[in-house]
Amino acid sequence: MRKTYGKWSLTNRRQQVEALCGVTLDAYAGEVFGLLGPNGAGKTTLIKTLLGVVKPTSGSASLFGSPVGSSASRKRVGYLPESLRVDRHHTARSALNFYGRLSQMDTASIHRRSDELLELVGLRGRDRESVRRFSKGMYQRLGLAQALMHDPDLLVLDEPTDGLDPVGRNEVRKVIERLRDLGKTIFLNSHILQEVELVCTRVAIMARGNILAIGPIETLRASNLVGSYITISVASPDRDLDASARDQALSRLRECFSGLDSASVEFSRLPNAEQMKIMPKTAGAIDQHRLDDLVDQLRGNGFSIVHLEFNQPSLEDTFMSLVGETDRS
Ligand SMILES: Nc1ncnc2c1ncn2[C@@H]1O[C@H](COP(=O)(O)OP(=O)(O)OP(=O)(O)O)[C@@H](O)[C@H]1O
Repeated sequence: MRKTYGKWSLTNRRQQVEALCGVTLDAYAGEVFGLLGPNGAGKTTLIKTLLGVVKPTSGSASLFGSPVGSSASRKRVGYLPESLRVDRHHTARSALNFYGRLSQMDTASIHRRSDELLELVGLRGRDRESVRRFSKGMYQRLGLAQALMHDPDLLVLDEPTDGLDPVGRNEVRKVIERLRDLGKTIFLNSHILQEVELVCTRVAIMARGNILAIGPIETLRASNLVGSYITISVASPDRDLDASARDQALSRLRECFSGLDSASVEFSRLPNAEQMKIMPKTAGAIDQHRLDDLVDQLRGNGFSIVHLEFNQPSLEDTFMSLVGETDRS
């Protein structure tokens, strides 16, 4: 799917902005799918095309087998925009009544659904209070409830925790987890990577209108070689050894790593230890089996292991290295 916007420049020239340069993605029913990317990556444009608000310049998208924008697909989608504005004269209950009527629900269904949703989002005892008195977290939970009024299968959330304090974020996250457990499909656009890491099953990382990577978070993290390394420290060869015995010990140490052609190794000397940093050249180059062999070899050569650490890149490391690479190229 591609989307090119036309806009006027300051010098009154017509310009083309490629917001989506050919994006292909599938989100599966029942998953929480995270959309990540820096400002201007094309996330909002992608969401708007899924909602049928923006028409792609070429290509197409479908939701549950129906073209986006069709009434069949709209009925199955609920949307929480980045800045939902509920009129200040409303209470939570009257707001849900209003949104239920917009979805053409009858009065009995609105009552029943409002009760269920107020319970789900934790606003049951506060439903007759003015939203003016609501904290931002409560307001966002009301936003989630409005998006769910017509019982959609897919929920599109645009920065649902933006501007919330840690307590508010935690409350919204719990609701998202409850919805996931109820089998809803959730499409989450968020800048808060730690949050995405906590709730999403799969993610897509976008930059400049392209999808740079897509997949389960664990797979993306494992494929990032930049932040992935293992450090092993062994006790230094005894300082009382004469120089040639010491050199022999150190060359035996280096010998242990010589079979590792799928990784590069940096040697450094700490006050009481020799440290090796092993950096894989390909994803998964150092598996548990190879590491066990290496440890056996080191111990077989008389070295005591004093420290061993796997450094797994975070989603943020992966995001930064992918987006940084696009910026450089
Ligand atoms: N209506 C529009 N007319 C012209 N250009 C637009 C329009 N909407 C978005 N763009 C441009 O398209 C590109 C992608 O914008 P989009 O809002 O989809 O990105 P985003 O990833 O959601 O960014 P942010 O995180 O800042 O919201 C940007 O260069 C933006 O300036």
